[in-house]
Amino acid sequence: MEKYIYMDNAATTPVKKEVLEEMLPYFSEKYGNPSSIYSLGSASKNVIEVARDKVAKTIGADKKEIFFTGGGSEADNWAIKGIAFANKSKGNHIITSKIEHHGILHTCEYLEKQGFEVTYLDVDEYGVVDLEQLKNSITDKTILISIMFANNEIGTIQPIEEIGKIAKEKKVYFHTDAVQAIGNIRIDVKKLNIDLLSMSAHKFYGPKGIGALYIRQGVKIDPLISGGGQERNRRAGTENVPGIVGMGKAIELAYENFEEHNIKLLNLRERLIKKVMENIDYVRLNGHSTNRLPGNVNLCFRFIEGESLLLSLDMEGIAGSSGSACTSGTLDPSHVLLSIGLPHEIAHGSLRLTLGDFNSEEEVDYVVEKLIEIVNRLRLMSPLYDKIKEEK
Ligand SMILES: Cc1ncc(COP(=O)(O)O)c(C=O)c1O
Ligand code: FES
Repeated sequence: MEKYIYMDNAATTPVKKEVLEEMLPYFSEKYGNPSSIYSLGSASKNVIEVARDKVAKTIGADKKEIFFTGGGSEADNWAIKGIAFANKSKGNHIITSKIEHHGILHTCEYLEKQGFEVTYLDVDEYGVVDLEQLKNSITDKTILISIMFANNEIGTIQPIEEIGKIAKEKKVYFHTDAVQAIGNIRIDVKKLNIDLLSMSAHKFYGPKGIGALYIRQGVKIDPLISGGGQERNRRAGTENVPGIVGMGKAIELAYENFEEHNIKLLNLRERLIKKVMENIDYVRLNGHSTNRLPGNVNLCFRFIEGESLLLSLDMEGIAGSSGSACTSGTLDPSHVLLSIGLPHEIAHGSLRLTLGDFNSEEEVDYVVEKLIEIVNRLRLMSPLYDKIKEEK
């Protein structure tokens, strides 16, 4: 393919060259097991601690509070199940939202089968959780509030500071899935009263299959994976040394270049939204207009199937994603788009384009140009669109 434009950076990002270079020696010549006492082993142990320090510093935590995991989903599972099982003598109630990632939602559903009770908070039309409903849902049985920092589909950023205050006041643990936020938002876990936070390296130009859970010192939590004594007896399994090194480097780079990255993405995002709105009718922007991730654009095109749009874009060498679950082999539209009140038929026409460090203004212009062509072509085949035009 001549030209390939990748605008699915919320799904994953490429590993940056500098990150890969730091990782490479830990696959081959520096292969020691961190638990071994000879120098080859302790060299691996040392680099893990260096990476842990980098991750901790970025979010204002102590390095003793960072535990490496096999990615964001594991961190989410650990936070929810670990808190639930360790605190069940205090209560069995968990509060989350309807628009969480499935790493949270499916874990909560699993816990419901184990006798826990879960409240799924509503969100408004922009995808923001209802703080009044949150306050009213807390009972003396509530042990955990888990609300994502920013949504992966529509990019909406939640009022994390307010939620942290409420949780602290009510003495309930507060977990946030910050998988989409790390690298895009500055986070200080102490200022925000966050007790647990999930992250995943492949969303900020690090490798896949490595993440971390921040656990504030003093939080009562069970392990998720039992076995050896790694991660101070809290997460068993020989450490993914190259992955950890890569995650450390990637998070360091993300915050070194934070302003530049943010300004660039905001500019690209606004350019894309403006051009689409100016050139295509019957389109709506999903999510909040300003309180959203800098690289997230989520649009619904009426009278069009998101799936056809994606396939047509792919044929032009453009990678995006659809909010509908069509692409994942089921016919359910996105739970996030339905939760913000979109009717099924509109939710079906959604397209998510997520910008990253490697996109350019020229790419945005090219994508808009192709989108105009594709949307016009697909609508020509839509009987509903014909009807609307006749009525006009
Ligand atoms: C908000 C959110 N949480 C969790 C995950 C899961 O992370 P991982 O792919 O590292 O398991 C993702 C990634 O898709 C995500 O966007
Ligand atoms: S988007 Fe095609 S059936 Fe849902």
